[in-house]
Formats: sequence, structure tokens, C-alpha cells
Amino acid sequence: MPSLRGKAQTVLGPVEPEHLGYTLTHEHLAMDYSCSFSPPSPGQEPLSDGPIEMKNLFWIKQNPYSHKENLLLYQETDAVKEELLRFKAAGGGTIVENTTTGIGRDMNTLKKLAEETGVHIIAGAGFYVDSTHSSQTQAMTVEQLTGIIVDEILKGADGTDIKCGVVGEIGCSWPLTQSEHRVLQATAQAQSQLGCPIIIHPGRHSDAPFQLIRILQEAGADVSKTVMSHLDRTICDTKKLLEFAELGCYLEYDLFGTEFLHYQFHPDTDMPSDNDRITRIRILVDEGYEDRILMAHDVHTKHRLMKYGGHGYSHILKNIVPKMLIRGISQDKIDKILLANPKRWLTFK
Ligand SMILES: CCC(=O)NCCS(=O)(=O)O
Repeated sequence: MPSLRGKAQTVLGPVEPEHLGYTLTHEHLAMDYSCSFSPPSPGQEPLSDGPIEMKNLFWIKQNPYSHKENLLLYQETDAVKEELLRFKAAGGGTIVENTTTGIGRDMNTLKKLAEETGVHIIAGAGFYVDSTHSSQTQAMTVEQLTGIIVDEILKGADGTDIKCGVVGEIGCSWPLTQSEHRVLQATAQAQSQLGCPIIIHPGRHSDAPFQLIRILQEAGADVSKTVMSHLDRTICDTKKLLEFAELGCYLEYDLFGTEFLHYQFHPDTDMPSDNDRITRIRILVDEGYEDRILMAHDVHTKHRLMKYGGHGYSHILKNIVPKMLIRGISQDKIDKILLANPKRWLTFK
């Protein structure tokens, strides 16, 4: 089998990293998030069912995980295709599609979207959080899990010959479960065998990213090829963020476009606004971490699509980049964050 060293691997095959262009490192194009349905507050049950309509859109934006249909992004392939074409027209080149086993990864749809839009799509290998692990996954050894992840990259995933190009998002809960711990060790082993990029979904506690990097390191992973996702909602304290940045992984702000009052998955956390995200990125840039920052929207529900009045996949390029410039982050730094850093991360070592 030819080596992937020096290449990035899309669902249409290996490409020269120079061809990736502006890259969103954490998105979903087809997935089923029913596993995370949150029952609505008493009295609001009728709002859970039925279609997405203007008259319930504000409620859905505040309670995205309590509306059943909102969780079925896989039903929206036509709208996603249209919005990928908008992303491309806005200057976008590549989407890293982080849907892993447990939340409805669909390799054939990803390949079709890549063929029909010309956007490079890089698919994710591995497993989402414990609550989605099958009984077989729960029973596997680290070696068996490693074998599956390696095969998804070298041979193809889900019975297809379509190959993944990153490992993740690897789902982790807080506290971390035993099965998730084994998957993390397998991720590290696959990473050290293949030199591939890896990306982690941390549990919702500010200590979680530290713990996960330690486990990966102990299992032999290359931290410099590792992305810690969802820092927006995970480390809100600046001193702790700068301590974490010292560990050397990529620091991902990937919930751009998500603005709500009440974070259903963790009400103790105030979800930052896009302006807050830009402020935190500016702090990291000022502290010298411009070579480790990544950005994305993590679209994973229908209401984030433009079809439903959402921001779509072009929000960062169209709206956030101009605001970053106003806030004193130069185009040169923005090009590192959206172009050079993803390219370096996605290139097999
Ligand atoms: C599958 C999508 C996903 O996990 N998104 C992260 C949502 S959150 O935990 O950051 O709220």
C-alpha cells in the first residue's frame, strides 16, 4: 500500500496539501444526532415534534437539542450541497467532516457531495461518545479498536472503499468512561502507526482537555498532530486556556455561529458569542499561539443551515474574517489559522 506521508487524504483520494485551500476543520454534512435528544422543559413537549417553522425557530435556536427533526441533518443533503457551493464561492476549499461511528457517518454521501461540489471533504475515522458505543465496541480491546481505525484510513469505512483522512472526532464524556479510554489509546496507536491527524471532542469540564492530552501522550500519540475541539465551551478561563495552550496541540474554536442564552448540555457554562470567540483567539494570537489555532462552525443540526435561517458553512469566511480584521487580527494571521495550520495538521507525517 503506498504511503500517505506528505499527503492529505480526502474521500476522493490523496491530494497534495497545497490544494486544500481555506479549510474548516470541524463540520458535519450528514449525521444523526438523535443520541443527544434532550427532553424539553415541562409544558414545552408539543414543541419537540413537527417541522421547523418560522413561528418555532426562536425556540429551536434556544433549545436545539429538544426538537426531534432538528437533529436529523442527514435529511438535508440537497441544502448541504447548495451551502457547500456557497462556501466554495466564498473562497473555501476543504471541509473536515467529523462524523464518526455512532452518529450516522455516511461515506457514500460524503463522496457524492465532494464529486458534485468540488469541495475537498476529509472524513473522520473512529468512534463518538460512550453512549453511542455498541456492545461490540464496548467489548473490544485497544488492539481491535486500533485495527478498525487503521482500516478506516487505509482500506475504507463502513463497508465502502472510501477512506477517512483524520481520526475523530473521538467522543469523550466527563468523566471519561473505560470504553472511551480504550478508544483514545487506540487513536494514539493508529496515529503513531500512520502519522495521521487526530481530533478530540472533550467532555464538558475544563480539566478534560488536560486529561485527554495526557492519556494520548502516554499511549504514544504525537500531540503536535492533535486537535482539541470545542474549546469555546470547555475552557472559559484565560489563565487556564494559556496553560492548556502550552501543551502543544491545536486549539480549536469550532462553534462559530452558535449563540444562545442557555447551553442545554451544560447549563453552568455561558456559551460565548462569536465576539467572545474572536476575543479569545486574539488573546492566543497575542501570546504567540497563531500557529496552533483552528476555526470551524461544527454544523450538526438543521437550524444552523441557511435553509432554516441559520449561518451555514460560509459564516466564518463571510462574516467572521472581516470582524477579526476589525479586531486587529491581520490577514497574515488569519491565513495561518484558516490555511496554513489546517494544511500542516492534515498532512500525514
Ligand atoms: C456531533 C456534534 C458535536 O458533538 N458537537 C459538539 C456539541 S457541544 O458538545 O460542543 O455542545
